[in-house]
Amino acid sequence: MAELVFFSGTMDCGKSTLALQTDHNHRVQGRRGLLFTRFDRSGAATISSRLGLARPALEVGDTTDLWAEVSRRHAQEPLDYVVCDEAQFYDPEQVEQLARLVDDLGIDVFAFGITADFRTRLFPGSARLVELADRVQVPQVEALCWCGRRATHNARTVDGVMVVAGEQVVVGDVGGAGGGQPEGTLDVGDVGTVEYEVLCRRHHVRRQTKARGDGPGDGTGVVDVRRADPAERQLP
Ligand SMILES: Nc1ncnc2c1ncn2[C@@H]1O[C@H](COP(=O)(O)OP(=O)(O)O)[C@@H](O)[C@H]1O
Ligand SMILES: Cc1cn([C@H]2C[C@H](O)[C@@H](COP(=O)(O)O)O2)c(=O)[nH]c1=O
Repeated sequence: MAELVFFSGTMDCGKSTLALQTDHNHRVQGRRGLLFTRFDRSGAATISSRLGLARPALEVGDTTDLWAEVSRRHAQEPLDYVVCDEAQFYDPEQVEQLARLVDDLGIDVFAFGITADFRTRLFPGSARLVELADRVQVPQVEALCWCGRRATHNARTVDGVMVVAGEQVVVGDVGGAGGGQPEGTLDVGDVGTVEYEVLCRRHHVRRQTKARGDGPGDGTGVVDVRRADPAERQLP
């Protein structure tokens, strides 16, 4: 029985890797599929994983009718599955089209995306996926907050400072782990340099990013849990 499955987690938890692995596993068993994405970080119509894998995909645009696009191709040569990356950026109507592909054509749909934005608000596409999916799955690999807890939320920083207001969609990457100019930095002109960082809820609420958590006297009155109580880090 075909399914609509939504694999959802924070940024940098391995969703695109899993999307490519899913495609690979189905393809090597002789199943036919299509790959879709929207606004991939690479800037191309590609599903790209930070592990270095990448495959070309079809770009979903504002007006793409996924039902029409997939059913047309399916009529020419039957399709078994569709992989949809960056699904948080899809329009709710496009998510409904994906559900119809499952129900009316028996095509499996594997959608991958972050659930919530940097303000902890649901993306409309993700909200519709949660509402319609047969299953919502959390990828096995956990992204970690700087404190060692599981990262559950996405933070946006502009010029290194965490922000909680702004445009919902700003394509970008998480900063590099080392010093110097971090990888994934996106300069968006007037706005400043935008980066993302994954945090546990506690540190998202307190607006404590890695840089602020490290810094003494950050003005929040929050104790740095790494120094105050190592047990709280919940590292093994
Ligand atoms: N150099 C590396 N060595 C091993 N694993 C890495 C490396 N760089 C990234 N990763 C893994 O890749 C994951 C990110 O995968 P990716 O599919 O790009 O994430 P997502 O699509 O969820 O943003 C990281 O959580 C980490 O586990
Ligand atoms: C939190 C958040 C993220 N984005 C963008 C940033 C990236 O381009 C993608 C997520 O990609 P990933 O493969 O899951 O790392 O989403 C955004 O536009 N707005 C946000 O609030």
